Amino acid sequence: MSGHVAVLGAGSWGTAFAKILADAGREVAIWARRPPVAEAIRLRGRNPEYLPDLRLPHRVTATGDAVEAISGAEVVVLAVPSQTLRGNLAEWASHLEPDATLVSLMKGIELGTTKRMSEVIVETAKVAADRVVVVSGPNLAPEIAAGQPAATVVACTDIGRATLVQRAVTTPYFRPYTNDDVIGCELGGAVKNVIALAYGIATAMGFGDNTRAMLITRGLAETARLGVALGADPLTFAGLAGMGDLVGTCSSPLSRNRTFGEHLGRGETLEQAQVATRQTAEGVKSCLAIRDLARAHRVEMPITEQVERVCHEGVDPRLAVRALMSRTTKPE
Ligand SMILES: NC(=O)C1=CN([C@@H]2O[C@H](COP(=O)(O)OP(=O)(O)OC[C@H]3O[C@@H](n4cnc5c(N)ncnc54)[C@H](OP(=O)(O)O)[C@@H]3O)[C@@H](O)[C@H]2O)C=CC1
Ligand SMILES: O=C(CO)COP(=O)(O)O
Repeated sequence: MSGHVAVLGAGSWGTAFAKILADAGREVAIWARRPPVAEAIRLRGRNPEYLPDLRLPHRVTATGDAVEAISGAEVVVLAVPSQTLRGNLAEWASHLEPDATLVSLMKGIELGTTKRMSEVIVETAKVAADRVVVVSGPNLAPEIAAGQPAATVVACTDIGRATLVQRAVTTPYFRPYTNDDVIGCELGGAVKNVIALAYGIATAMGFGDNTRAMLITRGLAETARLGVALGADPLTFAGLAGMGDLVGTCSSPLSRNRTFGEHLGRGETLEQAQVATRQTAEGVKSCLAIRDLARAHRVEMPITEQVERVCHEGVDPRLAVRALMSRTTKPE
């Protein structure tokens, strides 16, 4: 790989991912939508708002001009919120290099269309599906920024392209595995955010490890049910992008989704929880889209249904628990 890598989005994960790429030997240009953030990265090698303790490697630069970042980039990494991706990419698409590989870091499902992020990319950038690579796994950005050992999945229908990205992000602390199950990896990443909201709600309600293990296990069951209905390989859900990310996110106080759930579990409204938390908690919006996707495919997703009711219908979490626990009993 010769050209530089563009990372579009300078939040937690875009910034930490830029460090990985640079540590793997790539030249990286980050696009930050606010000029002061781009300036702090360019001049001081720091992103004070998102990862204040991280000193970025010298191979990372930043700009407030997305076209400048994209020009000449062989690999373009997309690290913006799932619900803004379509609009963002529509502005950038015509500036992409003809064979650029598009890497999606997002873990969400688009509201209204119920599309996965790779589908949004294919539609908006008008590229073939085999040019889109999904990176998903238990990758809490602050831990990665601190250089703690972690693994991930690099998924693409073109395994050659997945291998290219795998090489571009292999470092002594970051171990990527390739996979050709794009659907499974994306669903694992999107649904775990919703289950992490449920886990946070349960935690704040004072429930212990039995309840939390139930949520993780039955959460994984409903994720896999949806995945299989959409054509995913069930084994993907036993891997890093499935169980790995679900367990990592639910058990971590660093998770924005779990933290958001804790606010709801303490009885706060959606608006109060939004004020109290700043960064992107994808599950809050994606739970609506995932519920719609499940209904369209006649897949039962009881935990997702209840998270949606708590988030968007103002249902008391205690009633949501009662609804889940009074469902008809059935074989596992
Ligand atoms: N953080 C993590 O540990 C991980 C996150 N992810 C996923 O990565 C994706 C990005 O998340 P993450 O970096 O954590 O999010 P953050 O909330 O940390 O950062 C969001 C970034 O998107 C920018 N942004 C916000 N609104 C818009 C908009 N309308 N148009 C363009 N850019 C916008 C923000 O800019 P500004 O600062 O100006 O608001 C910021 O740079 C999510 O889908 C998330 O699920 C995946 C794995 C790990
Ligand atoms: O996706 C993540 C870890 O893999 C980050 O989770 P949160 O978005 O909940 O912080």
